[in-house]
Amino acid sequence: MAIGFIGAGNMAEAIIKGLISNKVYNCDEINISDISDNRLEYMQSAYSINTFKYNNLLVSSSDLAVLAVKPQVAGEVMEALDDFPVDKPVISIAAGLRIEKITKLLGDRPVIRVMPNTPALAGWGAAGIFANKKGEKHLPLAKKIFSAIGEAFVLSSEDDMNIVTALSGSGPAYFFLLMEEMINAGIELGLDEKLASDLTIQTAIGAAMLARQGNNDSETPEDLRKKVTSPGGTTEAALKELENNQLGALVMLAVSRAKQRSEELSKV
Ligand SMILES: NC(=O)C1=CN([C@@H]2O[C@H](COP(=O)(O)OP(=O)(O)OC[C@H]3O[C@@H](n4cnc5c(N)ncnc54)[C@H](OP(=O)(O)O)[C@@H]3O)[C@@H](O)[C@H]2O)C=CC1
Ligand SMILES: O=C(O)[C@@H]1CCC=N1
Repeated sequence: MAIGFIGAGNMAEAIIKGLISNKVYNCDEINISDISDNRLEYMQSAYSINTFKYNNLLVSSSDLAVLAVKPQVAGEVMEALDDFPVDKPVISIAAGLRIEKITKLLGDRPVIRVMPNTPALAGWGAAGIFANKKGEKHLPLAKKIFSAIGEAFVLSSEDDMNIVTALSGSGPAYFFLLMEEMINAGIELGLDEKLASDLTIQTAIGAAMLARQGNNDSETPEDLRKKVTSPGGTTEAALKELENNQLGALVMLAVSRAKQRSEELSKV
């Protein structure tokens, strides 16, 4: 079984790295195509995988195609895929690209939509997965692929994909922004950049690990927050400022806007 990636960008690389290090596929079973020769040369030298200049040649040499180009070019990429047998499954990771559009352009076939995220690069990804009826029998393989780079969650409705995109697909950027702002605050208040950065990142890792442990022990992030917050103490003073400035409403607004953008991309 050869797997073929159309688009050799960040997400394709993250997935391929996980597949190779977890021995889900051998290097010689992984194919990749891209419009950039430089990118293909890099992928070939870094991972010893098979590279293809043309997407058509890639799919004809693959048993499963992974659509890993930007949603804005996915339509033209699919339109140019000739003679792609309809029994071959497609996995699409493109934000907002609906299964209906994929089957319209590539024929009524097994399709699995996946929304991964960039922590997959470190093996800590979170992915939402949804298959059409024909794709359901390929769900175990899709789960295996995305479990190699983190955790994979099967969704019961394709519509939930827009929420997953807004929450975990884009989510890493929200945490990175918070980290950037905390580092800036540390620097502005007098720490040197390296120390502010080290403390912030270690705190983010610690909080995430604790939240993960809590998730198994029925301890919610709210419970954990309360344990940090001594009455009349420093955390309480900080959290009051965040509450007074409507952090909750702001997060709701940001996630809703991302969901709306995912819906808009569905119409492109
Ligand atoms: N980045 C993220 O956090 C996430 C991204 N996604 C989705 O994953 C998909 C890929 O994203 P990402 O990896 O970040 O994007 P990238 O831009 O890094 O990767 C896409 C790659 O496809 C190449 N490409 C463009 N046109 C073609 C073509 N006609 N044929 C073959 N290759 C082509 C691009 O080349 P060039 O750069 O030269 O145009 C680029 O190398 C997107 O649809 C995105 O919505 C999903 C979850 C998270
Ligand atoms: O920003 C984007 O559109 C993509 C999808 C989720 C994360 N990155």
